[in-house]
Amino acid sequence: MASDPSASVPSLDPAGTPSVVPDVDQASAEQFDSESDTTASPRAHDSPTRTAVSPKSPKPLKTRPFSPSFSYPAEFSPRAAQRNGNLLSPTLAAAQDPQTQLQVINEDQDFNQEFNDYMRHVWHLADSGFDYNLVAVFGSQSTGKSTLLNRLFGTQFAVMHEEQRQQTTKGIWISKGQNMNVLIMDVEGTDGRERGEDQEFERKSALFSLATAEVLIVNMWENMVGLYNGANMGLLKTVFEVNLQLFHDRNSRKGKTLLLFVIRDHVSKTSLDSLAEAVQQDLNRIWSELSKPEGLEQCVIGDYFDFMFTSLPHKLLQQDNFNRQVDQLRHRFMDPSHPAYVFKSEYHKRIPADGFPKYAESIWEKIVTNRDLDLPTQQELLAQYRCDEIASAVFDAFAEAIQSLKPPLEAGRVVDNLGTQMDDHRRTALAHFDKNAGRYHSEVYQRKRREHLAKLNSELHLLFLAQVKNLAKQSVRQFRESLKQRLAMTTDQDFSTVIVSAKAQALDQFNEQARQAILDETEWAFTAEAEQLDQELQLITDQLKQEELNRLMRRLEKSVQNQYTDAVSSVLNEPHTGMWGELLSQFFAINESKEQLLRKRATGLQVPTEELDQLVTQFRLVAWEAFCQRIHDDTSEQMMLVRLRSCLEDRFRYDDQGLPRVWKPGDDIDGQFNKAKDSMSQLIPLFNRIDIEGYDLKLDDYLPASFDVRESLELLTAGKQKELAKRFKREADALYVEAKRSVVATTARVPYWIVVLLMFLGWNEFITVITSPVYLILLVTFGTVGYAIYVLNLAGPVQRGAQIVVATASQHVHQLLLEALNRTSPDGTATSAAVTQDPTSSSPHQRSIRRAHTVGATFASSPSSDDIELDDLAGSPSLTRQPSSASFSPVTRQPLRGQASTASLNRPSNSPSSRTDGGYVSDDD
Ligand SMILES: Nc1nc2c(ncn2[C@@H]2O[C@H](COP(=O)(O)OP(=O)(O)OP(=O)(O)O)[C@@H](O)[C@H]2O)c(=O)[nH]1
Repeated sequence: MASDPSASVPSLDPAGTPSVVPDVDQASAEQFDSESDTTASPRAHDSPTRTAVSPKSPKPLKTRPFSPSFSYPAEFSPRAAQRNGNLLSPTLAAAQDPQTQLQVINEDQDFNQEFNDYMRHVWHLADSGFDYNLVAVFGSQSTGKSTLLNRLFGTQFAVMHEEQRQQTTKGIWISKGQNMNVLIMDVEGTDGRERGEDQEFERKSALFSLATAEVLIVNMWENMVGLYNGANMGLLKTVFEVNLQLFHDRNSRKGKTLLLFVIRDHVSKTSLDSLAEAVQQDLNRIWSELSKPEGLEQCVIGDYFDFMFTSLPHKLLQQDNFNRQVDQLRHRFMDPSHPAYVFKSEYHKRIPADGFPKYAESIWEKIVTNRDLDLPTQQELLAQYRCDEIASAVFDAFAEAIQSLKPPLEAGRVVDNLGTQMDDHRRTALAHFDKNAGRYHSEVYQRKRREHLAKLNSELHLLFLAQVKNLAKQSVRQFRESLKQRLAMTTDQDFSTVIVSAKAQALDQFNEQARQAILDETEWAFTAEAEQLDQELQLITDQLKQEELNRLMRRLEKSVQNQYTDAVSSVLNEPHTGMWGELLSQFFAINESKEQLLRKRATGLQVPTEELDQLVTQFRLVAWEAFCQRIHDDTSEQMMLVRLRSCLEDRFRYDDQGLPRVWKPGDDIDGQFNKAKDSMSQLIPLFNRIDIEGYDLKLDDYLPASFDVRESLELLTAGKQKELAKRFKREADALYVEAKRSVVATTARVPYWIVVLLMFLGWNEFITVITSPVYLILLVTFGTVGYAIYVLNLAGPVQRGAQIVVATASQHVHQLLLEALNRTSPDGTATSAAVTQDPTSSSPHQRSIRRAHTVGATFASSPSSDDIELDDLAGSPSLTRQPSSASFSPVTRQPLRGQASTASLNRPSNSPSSRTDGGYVSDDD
């Protein structure tokens, strides 16, 4: 009993929505359990993994669009798909057995949209390119086709149960052969009572098989050979007719189709050759009876078909023999070295595996809609479709791959080796495209490749443009930095050279890097960007040049100002009638050298002649204004007053030889003064204005025509002149008075007649001295000693020594006198006491004097070198640095030097109180 394969197909839910059986194994098992008592179908077990199209649903599995077979860069897998987002239908996800079959076309003639997914994920043939084959089996219903295929290829097509003779295979099923890249199509049997006289599907399935399969297995019983219908001759006639329909253009005919006749239940004595011959004759007859299209009248069957015959023993009666021969037959499908190998290259339809589902679908669509089925056109269309699809998939992956290049470029950075990276990406994308699309129609592929390349290039061109833009920015930046660094360590003379070389380097670098980013087979250019960069660099260069010129002008201006200051001061401080001429002469001389310098530097900076002339004119104007300003500053009222006084002093205080005058009573001070003053009065008008006489024409030529030189010449207005003369008069009068006073001071010395009188009165004494040997010796001795003291500069120490000696002597004498008085006077004690005691009786002034004397006596009583120094420093600031301020009163310091003897009158020199501060303090108290 044969079970209906549709038992395992998807069914419609109550809403009419097609649903897919999620797990065929489970569904079959459940069905088996429920039917086990009555109509248990072992065929369900024979086909554990089958996916079919719902008969009531035209497009039941359109949940996924036709997907590109190309995955870039990661390989696609069902498990990964499940992990990443449930891309596969549950049925497909469960179909892990490579021998799972698919009802590619159901009995309602719907094409299964999962074919492509099966090719890729179940049978893993999508990436096989041309390395796959396709076999279709034809024959009457229930003639053991599925049984043969299962045995031959290890497939699991449903087989009719022996107890139930009914149609098993409905529509067209596809499965993959075990351990071989062979797709097997199990086509619904012909002559079935289910379809009756309706041979429409038979014709369509034949057309579909011929358009796709390389080998058509024609299954027939031995006892049917010679019979028209039983031997499938009707079917074969249909095959031949549609073949002519398909390949009516002989030029587009590529290869043939192999018809492999398998004669089943070959139990008779008739040889295979005889059987084959009988079949061949029938075929020739059918072919000759065909009405051939125009132009194909003379074609023979061999132009389109090759024939191969084989027979198999009875499966039930000769099981082992049957199995053995089927195994031998398998070699023809698996072993390319087999002499009867069936998959010759000429039979291949040259449809790449990844495009085969789409091709099959489009073929079937044409067949179903009864339109002209032009295979070459179909192949071309497929090529277009697939190439576009592959290009799109490749481009998506390519766009994602180059995404990483965008952020740095958008951030304005230059990407290193962008050209190489872009080339790598492009090459990879093209390689993937070539690999997958290269198998399709050559012309279409080439055309699509060009389009694909153009698209890749246009995408990369955006990166290139961004790179060029960033390169230009980088070049500008580097140019600035490079210039800054170079200018920092170069001399002014090299400025122009530096700019030129830096600019050339920046442009070269830009061109080089931009060129590296250009890809082959493109017409990318960066001329506009290069020109723009050149302009930008020129702008920077001009800016830097201008800055340098400004700097140069400032330096020159400062330099001439300094030189003008010296020149103006030195000339105006010696006023004379030709001073303006002298000054102007110096002005031109100074400017001449600076102008030369300006021209030299500006030429070095490649300043055009016209611009240079303007610069020089500008410099002259600035220089002239600075010159005038310097003169104005130097002829301010105050400066003029100082200058006039200085001149007056020179003329009044110094004689003609430049020696200072010492005015004597007899000198003509008034005359000299008036003379000097008169000469000064002639000088003031010299400073009224800058006198350009003799230089006026030269100045007119020298300065720009628009500038009026004469406007800036006036220095002292009439009012200022008057004020200046007034103030100068006061200064001059002061000088005169000073001169007069100096004469009075000279006159205040000892008169000469006094000197003469003294000489007259002392003449006798002089004679006495020089005539007396004693006096003379004394005179000579004292004179020599005095001279020695003078020469050795010992006057100070000798004087101080003398003072000490005198003080000591007077103290001693004083002591002696006191003692003598005490001895001679009856109330000497009282006298002594009156002299020596009770300081409180005296006035404060006396006390302070006494205190000072006490201190002075203290020092005087110790005739050491320290005493001499102290005495010497008494009037100097160093005296204030003595250790104890309590010992010195400001009041007592001055008298200290000359009144030691007075102090000694009040207190004995060796008295303890006179040497200690304690005595001083008690005295004060
Ligand atoms: N006599 C004989 N019977 C066979 C042979 N091979 C298979 N059968 C039987 O023929 C019956 C039909 O087998 P299937 O393989 O289902 O035949 P089929 O041509 O695929 O049937 P459909 O798919 O319905 O067209 C089964 O009962 C098989 O056991 C054979 O070589 N000789």
